[in-house]
Amino acid sequence: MKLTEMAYRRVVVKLGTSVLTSGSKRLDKAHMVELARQMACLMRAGIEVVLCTSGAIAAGREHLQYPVLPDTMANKQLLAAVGQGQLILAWSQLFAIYGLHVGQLLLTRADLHDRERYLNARDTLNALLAHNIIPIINENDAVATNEIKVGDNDNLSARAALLCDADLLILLTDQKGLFDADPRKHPDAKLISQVVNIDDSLRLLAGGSISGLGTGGMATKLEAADIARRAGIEVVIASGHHPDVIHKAVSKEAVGTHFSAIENPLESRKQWLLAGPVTEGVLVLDAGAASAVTQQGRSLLSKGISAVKGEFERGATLQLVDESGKVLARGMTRYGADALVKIAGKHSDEIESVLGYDYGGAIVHRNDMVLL
Ligand SMILES: Nc1ncnc2c1ncn2[C@@H]1O[C@H](COP(=O)(O)OP(=O)(O)O)[C@@H](O)[C@H]1O
Ligand SMILES: N[C@@H](CCC(=O)OP(=O)(O)O)C(=O)O
Repeated sequence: MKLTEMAYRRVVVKLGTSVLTSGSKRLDKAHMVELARQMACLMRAGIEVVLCTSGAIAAGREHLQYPVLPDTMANKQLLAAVGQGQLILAWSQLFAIYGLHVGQLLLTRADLHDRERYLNARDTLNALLAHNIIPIINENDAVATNEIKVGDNDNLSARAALLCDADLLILLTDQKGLFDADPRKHPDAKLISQVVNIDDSLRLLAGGSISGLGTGGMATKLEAADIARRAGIEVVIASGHHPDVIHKAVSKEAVGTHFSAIENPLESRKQWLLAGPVTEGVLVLDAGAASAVTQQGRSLLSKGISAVKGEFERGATLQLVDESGKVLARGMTRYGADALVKIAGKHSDEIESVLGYDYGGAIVHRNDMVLL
């Protein structure tokens, strides 16, 4: 199939540190140019590419000649601050070979948390692509503290895919795809070539990163795949060193692990709810409310809340869990924590008399809720 006949219009390619360094301690520019060639080829065929690149910390270590530093947050930020410049310089030089400009977006979770900033970032991505410029995204590691960071580029790339309304997310790594066990520990593990549903049994197969290069391993790649496919985006996890891997993934050739998108994707605001805000608290639902919310698509009423955890204001995004602690949904609350503590377990009719005001019976309205 020719690239111009492809179903995909916009693709996010995520390159892990493991791919960019080819397992070494330095950026493998020879391989990066090959990846740039494949992406440039897509752009030429009219398929827009957004690159989500890791490697800032590795590039910083290389540039500073492998300093011996204690493993602290500040030192990682130092390495990222040095390395991000080197990384974007490398990419801009490599894409220039193919006559392409690049534009850098350094994001943190805080940029996605606020819907207005989220929409701003989306406008920037669209503007770059409209001018045939490749957006290059990384986390703004140099300023991101634990509270405001996404934390790993798998999740960041899924959020970028939602942000720019991509139709394919390609996660390239040092393994051929998702295996039924970590191939580093189980050499006889088998590649899973197709995934139609991400459930707890699949999550159990996906381990962390043990190479010392990447962050999160397959576990974060599965989280990313789950977010993307709920938004109607297909996902491929494959080896960044497989010949012509990007071209093959976009051509729908069998490569790595393919995740189908779900058929009725979430609408845009719910996509943001799923991927944008950090949750600030937890509502524990009794059995009746858990069933009403998950089985019948109902809003959450005060009567069904058995506990409230955390300090939060009205408008915060919360986790909704059942009494065993299983996360059922995330959603935006119409009442702050102080009020909820007073009305939890009470009938909707009592809200006004208990609080002296009433924002309505729905504590988390079903339009402000995403089931997980
Ligand atoms: N079920 C699995 N299938 C494949 N790889 C797995 C699995 N579980 C854990 N892994 C680990 O995930 C690693 C890839 O993730 P990571 O090290 O974070 O790389 P990257 O830099 O590409 O994000 C692999 O090297 C592998 O050891
Ligand atoms: N933002 C960090 C990478 C974080 C990360 O998730 O790394 P990886 O697992 O290699 O994709 C960096 O540029 O070094």
